[in-house]
Amino acid sequence: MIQEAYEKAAGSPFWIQAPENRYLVVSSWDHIKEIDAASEDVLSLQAAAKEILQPRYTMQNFNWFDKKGADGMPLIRTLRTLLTNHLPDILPDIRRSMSVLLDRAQDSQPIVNGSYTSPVFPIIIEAISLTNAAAFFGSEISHDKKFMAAAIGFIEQTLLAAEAIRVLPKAIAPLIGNMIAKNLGSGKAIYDALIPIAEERLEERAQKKLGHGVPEHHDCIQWVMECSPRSSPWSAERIVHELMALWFGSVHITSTTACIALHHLCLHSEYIEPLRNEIESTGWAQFEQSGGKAFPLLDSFMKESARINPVESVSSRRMALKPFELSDGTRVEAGEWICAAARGMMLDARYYTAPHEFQGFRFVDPSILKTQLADDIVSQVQGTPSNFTDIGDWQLWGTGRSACPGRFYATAVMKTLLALFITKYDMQLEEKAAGRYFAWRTFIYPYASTKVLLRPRAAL
Ligand code: HEM
Repeated sequence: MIQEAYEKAAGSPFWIQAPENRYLVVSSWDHIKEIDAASEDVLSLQAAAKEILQPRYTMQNFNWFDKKGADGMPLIRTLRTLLTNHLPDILPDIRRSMSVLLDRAQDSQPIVNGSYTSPVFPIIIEAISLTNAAAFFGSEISHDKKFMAAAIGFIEQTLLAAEAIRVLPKAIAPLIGNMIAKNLGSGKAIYDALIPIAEERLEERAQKKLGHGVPEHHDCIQWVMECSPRSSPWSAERIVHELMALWFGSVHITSTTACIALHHLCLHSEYIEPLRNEIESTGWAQFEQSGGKAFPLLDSFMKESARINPVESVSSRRMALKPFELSDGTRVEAGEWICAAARGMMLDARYYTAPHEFQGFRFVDPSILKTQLADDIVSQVQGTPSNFTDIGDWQLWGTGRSACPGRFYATAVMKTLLALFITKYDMQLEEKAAGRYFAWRTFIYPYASTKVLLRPRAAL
């Protein structure tokens, strides 16, 4: 529906009616820059996120501000700077625990003629969840099976509950919302498990100030606490609420993006050999020291995968807190939404040559390609080289000052997982022609049942 409207609009903004509201969708970089330039008082990402998440009901009565930064921005600094800078330290552990998880999944399956068949999306969700739990909440709790089951369940429960509450008439939303909230067991379980950890960290900080020795922690709970404003330090509740929202917002989108890329690796197996050569000749140590920046061929392959099948068809969502007017005179009123047509732009011949063709090395610097690859693949390259984490040429990560601060972490983690699959297995989709995902609102979700035939390379 959005794609059709995008094509008709031919670069102009257009309206989309959703069940609870209407959205103005822009499809030019000039208009996207105007969205970014608007102040948080006028166009708010946080107010849009609050509407999607309904945190008051889904997150133990979390009263999020409409406006970002009202009580500091410790989370953004934590992700964009501290988590990103720590990637060289944490990537080796991430790789080891993902490798163990893949080996365990393999050991639980019968091998027939050197291969086994397995749904991969649940494995990817487990790998990303484990990784994010260790990075956000600390490695100890990421090994707690009960906690992890609740944390994974929380995402689905929150999605369903928030969807239901969003479409309710405003007058009855609090009543029904509170009834739903009482039954959201997994949210309560993870809140109850995280609060004592956050309280202990606050106590340790107080002890340290008095000169006592305290343990060191390298995780987001610790960094958010340390970055919270001195004038109004965040409480344990505030830290946990923010991290629960982060957990909800980051696990599913990262798992889906990685799963779609894995499907593309199966569908375009001609890329496997050059990718394997790149990973094996570069080596894990160099990749990890680079903080996940190395492996340029894999980086481009992932970018082409997310360009052809982006997890969200719109990006840079903002709710208007005050009326806002674009330079062409199109207006959104307070309470209405504005966003960018991410998918439409990614499949538009104005921005990409042969936009519907999968060209896995489209974004690689030609000098790297020439030294590594055969001529037929080199001839695919067009345009200016770019990276998966770039924000100036596509809308996967949103816009300008609000662009995803977790993108360096997310990219490094997805690369690690995909590189493990590439080096451990030959892969094939069990049913190439079957649907691999479905769309709900503006998102796509991979089918959990899609199976991949995995042939461990050691068994060849
Ligand atoms: C493939 C995975 C991911 C994708 C595609 C993605 C995409 C996005 C997008 C489109 C936005 C909105 C930006 C805007 O509206 O301008 C966003 C915001 C955000 N993302 Fe991500 N994200 C991913 C993974 C992650 C991860 C793993 C983390 C945490 C480590 C994270 C943390 C955040 C936060 C905190 C924001 C809000 C930023 C703000 O309020 O300024 N994301 N992300």
